[in-house]
Amino acid sequence: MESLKRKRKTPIQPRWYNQAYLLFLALRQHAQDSLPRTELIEAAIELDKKIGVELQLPRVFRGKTPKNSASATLTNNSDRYFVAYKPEGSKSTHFKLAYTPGNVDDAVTEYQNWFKKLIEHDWPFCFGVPKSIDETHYHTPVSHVDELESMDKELVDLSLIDENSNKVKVYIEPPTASPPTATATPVTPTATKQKEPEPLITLDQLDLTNIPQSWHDIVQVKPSLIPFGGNGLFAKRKLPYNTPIGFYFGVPMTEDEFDSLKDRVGRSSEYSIMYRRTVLDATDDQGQPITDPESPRYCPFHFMNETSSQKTASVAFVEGAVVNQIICWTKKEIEKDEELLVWYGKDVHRYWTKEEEEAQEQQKRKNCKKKETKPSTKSNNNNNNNNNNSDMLAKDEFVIVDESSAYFSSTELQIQRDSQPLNQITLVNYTKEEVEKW
Ligand SMILES: C[S@@+](CC[C@H](N)C(=O)[O-])C[C@H]1O[C@@H](n2cnc3c(N)ncnc32)[C@H](O)[C@@H]1O
Repeated sequence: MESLKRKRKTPIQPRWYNQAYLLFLALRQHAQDSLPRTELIEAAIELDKKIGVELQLPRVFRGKTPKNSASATLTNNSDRYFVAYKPEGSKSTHFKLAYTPGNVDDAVTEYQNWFKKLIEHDWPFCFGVPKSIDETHYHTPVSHVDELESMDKELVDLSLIDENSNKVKVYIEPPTASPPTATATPVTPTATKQKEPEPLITLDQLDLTNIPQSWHDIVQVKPSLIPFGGNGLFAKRKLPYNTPIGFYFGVPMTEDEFDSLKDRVGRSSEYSIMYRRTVLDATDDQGQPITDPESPRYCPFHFMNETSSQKTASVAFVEGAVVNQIICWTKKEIEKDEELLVWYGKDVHRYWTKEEEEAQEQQKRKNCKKKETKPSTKSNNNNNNNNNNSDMLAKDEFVIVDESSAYFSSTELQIQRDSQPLNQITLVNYTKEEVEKW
């Protein structure tokens, strides 16, 4: 009885009822979707009072200085909901929404712009092959260079692109054995560790004849090699390690909107991904994946299946510095025709592992019937092998926390780049160490 009473006293706070979201709602309700700081704060506090009374919830802006906490939430902007700016002639900072929720056209336009920039600006550096390997000890990754294929791939690092100078920073650590050519000057271990100096390779030093011009040149969707895995994504050519190969497209929605409009509609939860607290919805009105390659919403990366552990993934979902941008980034060199596999994150409902277990069980039962004469130890061994696999997929590692975790989350992979300017893809220069941690 006692505990029941206590439970009643504490109303359940909906997930969306938080400071950032109230500021978001206040801004959204405003005709221009833009307000000066003080007006926005006041509007959010008013909204909080109204909702608090209607739903009988404790206020989110509480304490002695609710305005200060609202202001701090705005400045912090950890969900990337807002863009601060000063309109011409105004002295006060205004805020507008970083995106319009549910706006398909805007989302498609952004996605196409990102891809255009990725292809035109980044891919020449990522897929270009150095014209000569003798002039310098600096090379693009071994994966790019046939002549170097015998070298130890682990020794090579690529630190991607210097946006300002339009040059790619690449270096190779000294081989443990003798250097590959007499003219080569290996970087000393100390210099390599400090990554100084990092000579730059310019575009004119790269052979650019075989740079992919669209995602069609690098990946294709076809039946997965994973049993019961539906379709999967495969490399059409060798993909270098540490390379941004595309983006996971989705129409941004607030969690609240997704919950009310799309969650449990078709397969929307299976294809949607999180950018901070925004859901990127990757399905049509019926919650089905977009399978027509001609559709502007088609995204081949929606068809990447999951590997059995984070370690074995060949691709990582990486949070871009641009709002709602999830970058698909290679974690290893991927061979032509290899299936690209990603790790969806921790809080995912992996219903398919159950299906797979059941199918395996059925198969085992069938096998047992067929092989009744075989000694039982043999079939036990088989069981163990199978279980090892499904254990990795199904048990402790994956906890279904609540319904909200039905879509997969990039938060595991979040690498904050708040100090970087917005609106560039190439600003995210991940190091080899960072990539390996994903
Ligand atoms: C983002 S989709 C991937 C593309 C999907 N295979 C398709 O054919 O459209 C996620 C869904 O793929 C399937 N899937 C992903 N990884 C899997 C795996 N390792 N084994 C079985 N099914 C998998 C599950 O049905 C999951 O809900």
